[in-house]
Amino acid sequence: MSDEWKRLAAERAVEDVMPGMKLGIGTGSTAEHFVKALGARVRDGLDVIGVPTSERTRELALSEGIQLTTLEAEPQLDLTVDGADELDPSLVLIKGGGGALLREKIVAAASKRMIVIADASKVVDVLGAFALPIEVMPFGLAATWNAIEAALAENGLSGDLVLRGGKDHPFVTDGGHYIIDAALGRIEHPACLAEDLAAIPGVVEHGLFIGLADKAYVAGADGVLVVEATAQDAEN
Ligand SMILES: O=C(CO)[C@H](O)[C@H](O)COP(=O)(O)O
Repeated sequence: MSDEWKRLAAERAVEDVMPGMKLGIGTGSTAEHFVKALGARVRDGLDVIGVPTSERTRELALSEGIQLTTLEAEPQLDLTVDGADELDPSLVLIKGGGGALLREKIVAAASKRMIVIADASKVVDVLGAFALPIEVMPFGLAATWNAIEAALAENGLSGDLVLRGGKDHPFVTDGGHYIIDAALGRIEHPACLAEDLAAIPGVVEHGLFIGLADKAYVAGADGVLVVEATAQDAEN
């Protein structure tokens, strides 16, 4: 059912795509439904150009016949559509379960609007049940690890840190970095945590997306619900 809901949310977002738009195209199983639905519209004559947020998405988009570009050629995009691992009612997100959080955040920040597509299981009151992905430089990993633990303690948080893929075969992102997944349980103050993590030199990026999403299409048993970020959310 979850995959069907992902498809419904993705198909709803495709309706927001207008001719001539420059699109940021997300990564993950929900975003893949979006790419397929967008590909169908492109083959029907819709003229858009997209920037993929991962090599995986690039390959799928090309196979769907979607014209692609880069942020170098098109540094400002009209709309990014992407999935999320968790979203709260003010549209703060945890992303990076698929390992693409750095490119996803760069692309979302370069877009006038971001729409999140998700099945209802992703909506939570308080973020943190999903382990927070933190993208780090391989250089100095142990020092960065300690600094992350200190930042978590500073924020009253604790929990297991796990190097994705394990120490022998760490998962490597498209940017050549590692990911530490931090199982924190409840992140009551994501903005404070985001600031402290971003201040650690070996942290390349973290999976808290704050003030980036404008709207979410959340599909579940009641159909597709629309969640809008309020002006106040956007300021926080
Ligand atoms: O952040 C992401 C990839 O880095 C994905 O958007 C997130 O993991 C959701 O994935 P899915 O749509 O497969 O549930």
